[in-house]
Amino acid sequence: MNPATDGNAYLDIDDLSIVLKHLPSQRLLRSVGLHVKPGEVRGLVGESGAGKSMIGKTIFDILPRAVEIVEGKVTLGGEDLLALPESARRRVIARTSALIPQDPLTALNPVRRIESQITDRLTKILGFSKADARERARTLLDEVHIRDPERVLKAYPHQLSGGMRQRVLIAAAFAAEPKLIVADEPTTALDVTVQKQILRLIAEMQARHQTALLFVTHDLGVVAKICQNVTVLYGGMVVEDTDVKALFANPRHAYTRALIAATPRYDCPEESLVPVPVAVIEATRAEIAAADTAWRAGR
Ligand SMILES: Nc1ncnc2c1ncn2[C@@H]1O[C@H](COP(=O)(O)OP(=O)(O)OP(=O)(O)O)[C@@H](O)[C@H]1O
Repeated sequence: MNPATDGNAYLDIDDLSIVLKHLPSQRLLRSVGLHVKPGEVRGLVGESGAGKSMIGKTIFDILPRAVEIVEGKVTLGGEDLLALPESARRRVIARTSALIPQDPLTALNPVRRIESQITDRLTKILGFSKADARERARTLLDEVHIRDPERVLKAYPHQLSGGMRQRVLIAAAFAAEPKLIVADEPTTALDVTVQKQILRLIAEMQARHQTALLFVTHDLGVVAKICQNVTVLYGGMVVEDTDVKALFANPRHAYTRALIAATPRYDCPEESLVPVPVAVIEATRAEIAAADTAWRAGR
């Protein structure tokens, strides 16, 4: 299943295939199509190894050296990223896109104060003066409900809790008014109670700024809470691309149906969970093998 290019999307990924350089017949992403419109929240769901991070790394041009893009197109706001020279590509990405990472501690520089970690993007990318950047950073910390912004701006990352650090990173991500934000499992490293607050905060910030948001997660419960549309990946292949209501009411692919049955429901915690059946995995793998055979034959 490979959704067609959407003329209204801000991020357009079409037919993206990535292979291991030393094993070019081995695809890690298989003709992936993914589109996110301005103001849209799209979930990107898949279990570990499905290729979610590979898609994020493609968008930010930080793919590992061991892999290469052999096919496809990635367009950000109409700019064909893969056709641009590296420096121009990096500029487009920096001006238009931001990442909310999984682990707030490793994402922040431990020896720099919070202030410069937020204002850097504003002075370097948007040409803000230091004073204007500081004022904007303060406003952003208000927006992410940090009560004592002056203290936090002066603090080093280790002086803040995990939840506070993630609030700072959310503020930093929205600082330069990006058109696209990729949130890469942004609540995984946090306590359960903090997870809910951070999820609510990301949804609130996205609605206020009307950013296109690609929310990467393995948790369908999170998708149900904050996404409008969803792309389900298995083995580097898109198996489902639909709106969230249809995902739960009428999942198309057997793997998606199995994934839904395997997801705990907060409204019926007593319901027993059904692991994804082996037959579904085998059928999906056969589908992937057939797609790979057709792809190789077409090259
Ligand atoms: N640096 C790398 N070199 C070679 N292969 C890699 C590298 N990083 C990831 N892969 C492979 O690419 C595939 C997709 O991995 P990816 O990290 O994108 O999955 P994921 O869905 O993000 O998983 P997770 O939820 O565990 O982060 C996997 O088969 C993985 O083994």
